[in-house]
Amino acid sequence: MMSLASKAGRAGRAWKALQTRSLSAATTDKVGPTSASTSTSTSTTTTTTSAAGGTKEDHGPAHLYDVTPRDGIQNEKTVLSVDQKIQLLELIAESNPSAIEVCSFVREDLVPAMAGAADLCDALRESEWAKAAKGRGMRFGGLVPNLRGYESFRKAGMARGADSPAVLDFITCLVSCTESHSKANVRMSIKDAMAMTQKVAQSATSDGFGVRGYASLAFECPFEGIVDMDVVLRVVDMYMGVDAEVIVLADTLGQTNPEHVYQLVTRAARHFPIERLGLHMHNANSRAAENVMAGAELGVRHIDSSIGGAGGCNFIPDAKGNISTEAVLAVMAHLGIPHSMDESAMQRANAFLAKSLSRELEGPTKLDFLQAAAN
Ligand SMILES: CC(C)(COP(=O)([O-])OP(=O)([O-])OC[C@H]1O[C@@H](n2cnc3c(N)ncnc32)[C@H](O)[C@@H]1OP(=O)([O-])[O-])[C@@H](O)C(=O)NCCC(=O)NCCSC(=O)C[C@@](C)(O)CC(=O)[O-]
Repeated sequence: MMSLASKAGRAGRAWKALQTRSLSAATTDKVGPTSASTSTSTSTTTTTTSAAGGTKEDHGPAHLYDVTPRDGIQNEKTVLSVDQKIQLLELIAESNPSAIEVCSFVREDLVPAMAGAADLCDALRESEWAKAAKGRGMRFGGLVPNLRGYESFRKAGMARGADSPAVLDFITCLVSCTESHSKANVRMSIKDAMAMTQKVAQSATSDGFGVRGYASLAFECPFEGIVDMDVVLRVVDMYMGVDAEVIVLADTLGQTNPEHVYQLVTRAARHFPIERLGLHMHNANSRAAENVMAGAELGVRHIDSSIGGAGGCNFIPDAKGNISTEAVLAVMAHLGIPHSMDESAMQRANAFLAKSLSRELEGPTKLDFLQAAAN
């Protein structure tokens, strides 16, 4: 059994790798709207005066996690070909998020848009742009709900010798925080899903992959209403026990509000370092940007989004899209939080996806609540 000290060491190393990536992104990549803020730094602390006004502790740059190729398109009627997915991935990589969720290893009959994950990973392995992106520190992940999915992930993503390093870097795991959604989504009770996730995460860690853990339905459930925070915190604790590098609180339904975000993040941060907490917001009630702002003001820096706000869980009735990357960047600009994104490349990805799906997506966003806050 792994000792607590070695567990802490492993988690610390994973966190350090993420920090190194973000620091190099902030200094060498195209850095976002730093002009919106002025910083003073000492060896131990940094304070920032943001466009929002006031001085706050600096929790560092944002780590934007692009979920477009997975959550963004998993529930679309139009199924993209492997070739279209590779083109989309290339454009997203040009936009320079910290990491991209490339695909999922789930039942193709249940989520047909995610079929062909192995072929997609093979194509990614051969792509020069992907090698270059990984050389810059970008990381690729895939969603894995069970051990069968993990076997497929491993085969598709692992290193195949010195000339063919691992194409996938980490798994994303999910545990729903309500029984009804857990059964609808992964056909397991919460208890069984937690036990399965522990096994999957332990296998991934011992094979050298990172683990990003999701507490899905962490706020409100379409079947059960407001979610019990104690259940969410038990899921957070489970992820801590398996050395997850980031634990993400997900508003899968997209109906939460900043007060709830404030309360849950504050409680979760007593269990797990806030620098390693993430938010995954859907936008059914048009408050996702406010919710991200509430989390970012507390210090959350791992933020999921999709290009143009595409997306939605297949097992939520009438699911609505993710917060758009465009809206996240507007919030980051408002708060003076630097990021690595190239906005013109993001617009190219948006145009490509809209054309591929034959529908309009959100563009660069003027957020009314930010306008109001600025006045
Ligand atoms: C979880 C399972 C796989 C359980 O599926 P199951 O049917 O309960 O699995 P099973 O162990 O009973 O096996 C039944 C059959 O499925 C096969 N099987 C078993 N596992 C797999 C696998 N991984 N990939 C491919 N095939 C699989 C297995 O081999 C067997 O095949 P047979 O022997 O009958 O031919 C299934 O319910 C499933 O695929 N669900 C879809 C989950 C999903 O993709 N949900 C949407 C994404 S989650 C989300 O959007 C939320 C998130 C993360 O974005 C954050 C948020 O907003 O909250």
